Amino acid sequence: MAQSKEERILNFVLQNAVRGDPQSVVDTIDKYCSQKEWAMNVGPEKGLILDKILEETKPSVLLELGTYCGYSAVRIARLLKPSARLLTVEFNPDFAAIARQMIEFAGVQDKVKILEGPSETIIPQLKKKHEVDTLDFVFLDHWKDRYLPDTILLLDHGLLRKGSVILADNVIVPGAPEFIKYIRNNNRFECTNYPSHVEYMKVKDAMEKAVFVG
Ligand SMILES: Cc1ccc(Cc2cc(O)c(O)c(C(=O)NC/C=C/[C@H]3O[C@@H](n4cnc5c(N)ncnc54)[C@H](O)[C@@H]3O)c2)cc1
Ligand SMILES: [Mg+2]
Repeated sequence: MAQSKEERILNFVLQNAVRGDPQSVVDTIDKYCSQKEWAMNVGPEKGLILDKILEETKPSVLLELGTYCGYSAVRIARLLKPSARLLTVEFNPDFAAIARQMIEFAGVQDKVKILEGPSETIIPQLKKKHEVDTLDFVFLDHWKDRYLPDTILLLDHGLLRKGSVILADNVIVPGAPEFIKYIRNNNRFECTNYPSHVEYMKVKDAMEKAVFVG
């Protein structure tokens, strides 16, 4: 059976990155996706914005929606303190399998747990089934029309507390207009826009940070 692009990315990492070194995994994926095959990782430019916001926030309990190949899960986990935990949600079993191997190769499996299934099902289970109280940090990078409904689910299930940070990728391309309209007009969130570019391209994109004021 022909290999998928995601399998080719994983194999390139297994053959070229350093096992147990998350930075080398991140750099190797970026090398492959900028030189050989484009893929929807947050990438190096928006990745630096993500890094900076993580270093400012110092979160302990994190949620990512849209694991894909695990690039941002590894990128996030490499900056977390030993006691911090990242839950990352992915409903495509093939992508989840790739991400699991990527995360284990990078050596961050103790900080990252992949929850396989749709975000709309998993978010309501976080408190009872995954022992979450509230989330310090949420990274939105899944289907863009899910950003708003899933943010409302997080609110409805009491998963945000004063100071919780939501960071959304791709608010220009592909765009998440309903999410942006809602979050910028909701006085319970303080929003900041971070102009950037679509990963590995010159096309303008941006990330949006929304801090919950409680
Ligand atoms: C035409 C075109 C192509 C690419 C771009 C540029 C571009 C640039 C980017 O940074 C992008 O993030 C994207 C993008 O579309 N991302 C969607 C990412 C989905 C992943 O998340 C998974 N997933 C999707 N919904 C759910 C869900 N409910 N529950 C659980 N997992 C979900 C999927 O299984 C995938 O693993 C696109 C712009 C335009
Ligand atoms: Mg993205």
